[in-house]
Amino acid sequence: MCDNLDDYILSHISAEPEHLKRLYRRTHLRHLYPRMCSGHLQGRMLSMLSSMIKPQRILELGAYTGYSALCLAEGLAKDGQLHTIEVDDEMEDELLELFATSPGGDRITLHIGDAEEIIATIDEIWDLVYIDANKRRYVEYLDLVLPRLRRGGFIIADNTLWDGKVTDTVANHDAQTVALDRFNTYVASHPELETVIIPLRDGLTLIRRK
Ligand SMILES: C[S@@+](CC[C@H](N)C(=O)[O-])C[C@H]1O[C@@H](n2cnc3c(N)ncnc32)[C@H](O)[C@@H]1O
Repeated sequence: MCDNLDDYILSHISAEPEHLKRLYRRTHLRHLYPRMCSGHLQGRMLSMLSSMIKPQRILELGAYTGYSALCLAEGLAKDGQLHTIEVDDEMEDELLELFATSPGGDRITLHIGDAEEIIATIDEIWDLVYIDANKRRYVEYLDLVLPRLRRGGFIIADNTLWDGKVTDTVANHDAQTVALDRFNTYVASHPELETVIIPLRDGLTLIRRK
């Protein structure tokens, strides 16, 4: 998207809450790969989708600096809870501090470890799952969460267009592109799922379990 249009959109959508502005800035000052942080537009989109669903239970795979978890938590139903799983244990202290001091953070439980190992240990039925961890493992994540996603529940998967690389015809794709293309093909033909891809940022796939 051209910068002008980007700026126009950001000045014509709901403002980014102050605590998220600070988190976005801190992420850019302190962390490698700050582009992974959702940011203003995607954050407002996640908040809006969550508010439309009003989930009791949200599962997030891939917390990074916690931006998307706080946005998704904004839409939780009364008494709702969000569980987020992050494999990088160096993030633990920072995430715990963030959730202890941010609006809605008291409704977030952090699990440190590999998503594929932790998913099975959380005894919940999910209304909304946000997949944003290892791009090579999206199909495996989907198969693990689907039996615990309530009928009519939603999955949101990030980065599914992978900078447009999923449309490349080059034979020797990198592993992430191959895996994301496999995921896109898998969900599109899955009999239990309805799927749309929104070309927002790096591609956001919305999936509903029938
Ligand atoms: C794209 S970032 C998440 C960004 C965050 N959801 C946001 O929107 O601000 C991906 C995160 O997934 C984590 N991750 C990668 N592989 C993982 C795994 N196997 N299990 C859990 N987390 C993983 C990475 O350490 C990284 O912090």
